[in-house]
This record gives sequence, C-alpha cells and structure tokens, in this order.
Amino acid sequence: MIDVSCALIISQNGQVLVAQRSLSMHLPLNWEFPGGKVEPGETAEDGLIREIREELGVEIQILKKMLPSVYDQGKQVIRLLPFQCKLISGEIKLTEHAAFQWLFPAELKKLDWAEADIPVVQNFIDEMML
Ligand SMILES: Nc1nc2c([nH]c(=O)n2[C@H]2C[C@H](O)[C@@H](COP(=O)(O)OP(=O)(O)OP(=O)(O)O)O2)c(=O)[nH]1
Repeated sequence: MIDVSCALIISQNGQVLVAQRSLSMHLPLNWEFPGGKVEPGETAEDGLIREIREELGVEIQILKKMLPSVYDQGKQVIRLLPFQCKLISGEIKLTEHAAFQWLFPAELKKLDWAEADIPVVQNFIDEMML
C-alpha cells in the first residue's frame, strides 16, 4: 500500500484548490488534490508540505486531517491521506499539473476525479454542508 498525502487548500471565501493531472502523468487529465507519495522517514504532514512546495511553489499550514481513502488501482493500492490546509505565502505556480482552479464545494462533483478522491470529495461536501 502506498501512502499519498493530499491538500484541500481552502481560501478565505470557502473555495478549494483542485488540480488537473497533466498528460504525462499517471491518470492523465484526472482532477485531484495536489500532493504526492509520502517518502520513507517522512510524516504524511511533512511530505505534504514538501510536495505542495514542489508542485505549486507555495507554503501551506495544515489545519485538519480528514478520513483516508483506500483505492485499488490494480497495479498498486493507494491510501490517500487528505488534509485541510490554508495558504500562508506565495503565489500558485504549477510545475507538474496541467491546470488548477478554485471551486466551491457544490461545484466539485462536475469534475472527472481520480477514483481515490471521490470519497474525499463527498466527505468534504458533507462537512461543508453541515
Ligand atoms: N497527489 C495525488 N495523487 C493522487 C490523488 N488521487 C490519486 O489516486 N492519486 C494517485 C496518483 C498517483 O498514482 C499517486 C500519487 O503519486 P504522485 O503524486 O507522486 O504521482 P506521480 O505522478 O509521481 O505518480 P507515478 O505516475 O510516478 O506513480 O496517487 C490525489 O488526490 N492527489
């Protein structure tokens, strides 16, 4: 099982940042929450801060851990470890993804998500609608 941490970066007006995988990546053009594989010796939180710095060029603060989502991709089993975060500095500059957008929770379901993200999206919508 591969641990992948990902960030739901939430803006002050309640939008969340979503990123589209590029054509050269595995799961091309699927939407996801930015992040990546947790390296040996690293916590999920430290790995996430590092990945977000690498992929988006920004610094984040982790606010809250969400429920993990386990998904069997066939070749490997992914355990997605989502965290709600906020931006603390920098401006988004993509180094790997094809695109990004800020969406309100009610807009998230229209995207073509990576399978592992679907329960994470649903949990987030449920939490925001409370
Ligand atoms: N970062 C991220 N990865 C996700 C999400 N959902 C999901 O299934 N994944 C998968 C895609 C990849 O197989 C793996 C993340 O690895 P990675 O971000 O290092 O991606 P990568 O392009 O290096 O992956 P790979 O093709 O080298 O296996 O988890 C998500 O929301 N965020």
